[in-house]
Amino acid sequence: MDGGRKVWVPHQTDGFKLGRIVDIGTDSIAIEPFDAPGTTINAIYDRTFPAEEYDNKDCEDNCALMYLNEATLLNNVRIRYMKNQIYTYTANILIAVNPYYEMPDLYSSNTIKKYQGKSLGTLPPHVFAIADKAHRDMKVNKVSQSIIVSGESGAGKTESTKYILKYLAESWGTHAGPVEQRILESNPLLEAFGNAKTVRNNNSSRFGKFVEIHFDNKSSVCGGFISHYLLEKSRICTQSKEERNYHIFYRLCAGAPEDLKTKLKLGAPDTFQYIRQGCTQYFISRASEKNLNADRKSQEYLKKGSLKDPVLDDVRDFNVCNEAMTKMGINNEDRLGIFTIVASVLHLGNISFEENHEDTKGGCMITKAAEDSLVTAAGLIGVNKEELRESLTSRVMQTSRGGVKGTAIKVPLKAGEAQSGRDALAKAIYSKLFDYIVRRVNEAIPFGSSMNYIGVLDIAGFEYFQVNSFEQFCINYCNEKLQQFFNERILNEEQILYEKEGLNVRKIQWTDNQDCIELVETKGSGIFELLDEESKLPTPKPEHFTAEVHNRNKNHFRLSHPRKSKLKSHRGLRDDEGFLIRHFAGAVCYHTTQFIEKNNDALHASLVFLVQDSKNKLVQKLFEGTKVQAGKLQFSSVGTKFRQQLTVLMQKLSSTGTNFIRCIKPNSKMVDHLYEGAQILSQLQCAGMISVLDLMQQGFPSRTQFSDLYNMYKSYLPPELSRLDPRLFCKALFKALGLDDKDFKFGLTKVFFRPGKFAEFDQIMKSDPENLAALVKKVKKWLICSRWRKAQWGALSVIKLKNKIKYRNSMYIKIQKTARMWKCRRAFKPKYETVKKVIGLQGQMALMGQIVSQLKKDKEAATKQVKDFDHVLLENLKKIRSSNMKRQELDNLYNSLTVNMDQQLAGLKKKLEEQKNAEEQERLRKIQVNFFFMLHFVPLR
Ligand SMILES: Nc1ncnc2c1ncn2[C@@H]1O[C@H](COP(=O)(O)OP(=O)(O)OP(=O)(O)O)[C@@H](O)[C@H]1O
Repeated sequence: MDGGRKVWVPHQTDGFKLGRIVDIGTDSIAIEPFDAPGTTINAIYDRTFPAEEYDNKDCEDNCALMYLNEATLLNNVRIRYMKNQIYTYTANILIAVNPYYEMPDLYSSNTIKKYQGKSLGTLPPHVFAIADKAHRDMKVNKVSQSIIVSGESGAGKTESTKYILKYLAESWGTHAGPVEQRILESNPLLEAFGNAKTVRNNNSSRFGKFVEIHFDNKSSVCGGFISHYLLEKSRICTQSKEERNYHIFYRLCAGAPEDLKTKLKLGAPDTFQYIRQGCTQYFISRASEKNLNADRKSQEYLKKGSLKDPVLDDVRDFNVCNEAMTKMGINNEDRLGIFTIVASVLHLGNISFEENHEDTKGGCMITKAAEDSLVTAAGLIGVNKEELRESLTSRVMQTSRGGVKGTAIKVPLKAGEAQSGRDALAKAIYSKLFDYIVRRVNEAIPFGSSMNYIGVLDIAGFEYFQVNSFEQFCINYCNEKLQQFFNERILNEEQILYEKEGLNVRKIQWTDNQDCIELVETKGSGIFELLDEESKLPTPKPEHFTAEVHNRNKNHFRLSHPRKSKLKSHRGLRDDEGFLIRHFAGAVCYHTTQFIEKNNDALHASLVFLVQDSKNKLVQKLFEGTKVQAGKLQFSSVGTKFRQQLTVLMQKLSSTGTNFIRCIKPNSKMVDHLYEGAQILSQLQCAGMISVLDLMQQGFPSRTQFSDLYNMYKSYLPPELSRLDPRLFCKALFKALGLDDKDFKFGLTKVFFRPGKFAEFDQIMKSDPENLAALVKKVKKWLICSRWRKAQWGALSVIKLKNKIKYRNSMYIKIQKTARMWKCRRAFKPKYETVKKVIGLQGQMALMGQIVSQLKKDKEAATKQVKDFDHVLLENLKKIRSSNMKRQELDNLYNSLTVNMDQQLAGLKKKLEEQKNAEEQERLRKIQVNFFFMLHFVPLR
């Protein structure tokens, strides 16, 4: 870094500040910020980043920045946001900054039409462009797609999801056909039951969802399905001061018609324990305010007035939710059932307990003041009031010692235990009601035969607060999994782009977060399993669980004690009160006090029996199939269930093409045009965008279309050079500049630069006129040389080509000759061999002739026989030569000839043998006769 150079230095609130280097030390650099001349900031080298030349110039794709670092990334997103361009790409990832105001025409039907069928990058970045890409990829590659929308609470995930669904429905739906209508209409319903006001977002989704839109073989919408994850249950019973419970509770209190209100015994929000701990004001628009009676308002509301939000209105939204239910086919009776259950949760929360000092067994009782609530709650849940009392204040246990083993006995509960049981019941009822509503929505969406689907995942991003509990642990674990998936996919995409552009570069390596995932999920020592193990103990203790986590994972790089936290508030925690995990996005300290409780979904047996016997059909239905074993410790692991759900989700994601949208919340005030740099930087870090930059650094992070580069520099060069076509123009420049081949690569449509090299190139281009004149001279020289080389190369190539053609010609003939010969041989070889063998047989005829010549008897007949056979051989030779007999036939023929010949030869030999025998006999006879004569007739001397 040179003195006087423009750089970014870290800043506490802005993220980075722009300044100029005034002094370079051994360990740090002194920078004079532009907005505070005369002052200096000292920064370490590693955290000081070069700035782009133009302060106000932005890029639609961060990868096209000259200097690709976290400061320029943050600044590019800022410039665009301030110009009302809320979307920016980083390669194929879309960064979406929440504008916090309705942007005119940004999501209109006209805009939808504009984006249809357009490749990414053709039009300005947009959530529609991602949706369109997903649809195109699905159609072309015939593979289902997913769009992962992530970001912190209030970053705009749900809104983005809605726009994606709108785009898909409007573009490929059957003109507001039932499927897309139902999917879009399910929003108000799911939001009423699953959204709440938090400090970060007035309409915060407290559950994750994966919405699948299914398409038929014509790529038109034909069905849909919604899966949901991790509804935040603790909110049903407690909220912090400025937050609220789920919207439906307030909507029911504010908007229920009088008769329903009376029937469900509803009052102002501050009359209910489960909602009065938090904010009890309604969201009310001016129009609705007039119709709201005072008896529905809380004291806080009466004092402070209503909450304001452009889209929320509890009175109006009650009706919207009601209508949405009707559209989903939920009839009057079912609707009443649902509202009854919601009200029952409120009344259940008002049942309070006190220790019963008269009870010798140390049990508790329901307070006098809560008797009415008990009656109302029992009535609404559809159970007997006394049975509800019994089930809340005692629980059924199975004896294991004394008495008859296995006998059920009632154990009275202490006030605190009864309260936990009541809360567990309320949470179970509400969360099962939410499951039921999602089920009804799914049932209401028609489903044809699906070819592929596009799934949109709207799930909370990486979270860390002052106090982080089991919810943050689960969501951060989920984000670790998604981050691993993200890295793999992004790298893969980058690699595919390199291949498509023909860059021929080596594979990029990256640090995996598998070790962090293993810390949470490994069998035996994983935190989830240790938690389940602890929960199954007779008396589970958070301290013991925490100690186990540390003991079983000693020296694990990702795990540490809270005292090692950077935050003072965490350092106060004892080793057995929490643990610190080094996540990919930063270290998070978890308080483990409530882990065991939050990980257990089970109700104690008496409560389950109670609700299963309910006269309220819906309550009965909600608890259908819930298993209980009286006396046994009831445990149903939330963590294990979530892990299983996540496994299914990850399998789904892995089998689809993936697209990523990273939503960014620009400020905590939830207002438009306010860019809080430091917080945005941390969100970009959590979204893995900085790690994407790190990955890119290994490859060719800066890339520009030839035409863009050409337009950028053509004005600097004389006409004879600017007349060149963009690709040649770029090549000429690079070669003339003598840039190292390793620093850039020419693709088919773009030129790619190694980190920082684009900037270097730019610097040379824009240096002083003298240098430019020399450069132009060099470019011209290079052009002449290259054209001369090209001409030479052309001539040489023609000669080479001619020789090649000649050579090939001769080779073709040779190949033909060889092939023909081979074909002939293959066709004639059996014939040839058989002929040779038959001629061999003819040779043996001489032997037959010899035998015949020795015969004295039947010589003529034998001679004829030999002649005939010779004739047969000749005939067969002719036949073999003239016909197209197969090898098998030829073999058969030859074999029959050999057999024939052998037989004849044997016959002749036999005859000859017989002749010889006869002659021998004759000779012996003659000797005998002579001998006889000699004996009898020769005179004795
Ligand atoms: N594209 C947008 N245009 C206008 N306003 C928006 C846009 N995106 C988000 N908002 C505003 O920001 C608010 C919060 O957005 P949203 O509910 O989508 O956030 P979220 O990330 O889903 O939060 P949570 O995780 O808490 O559910 C919305 O109610 C809306 O007012």
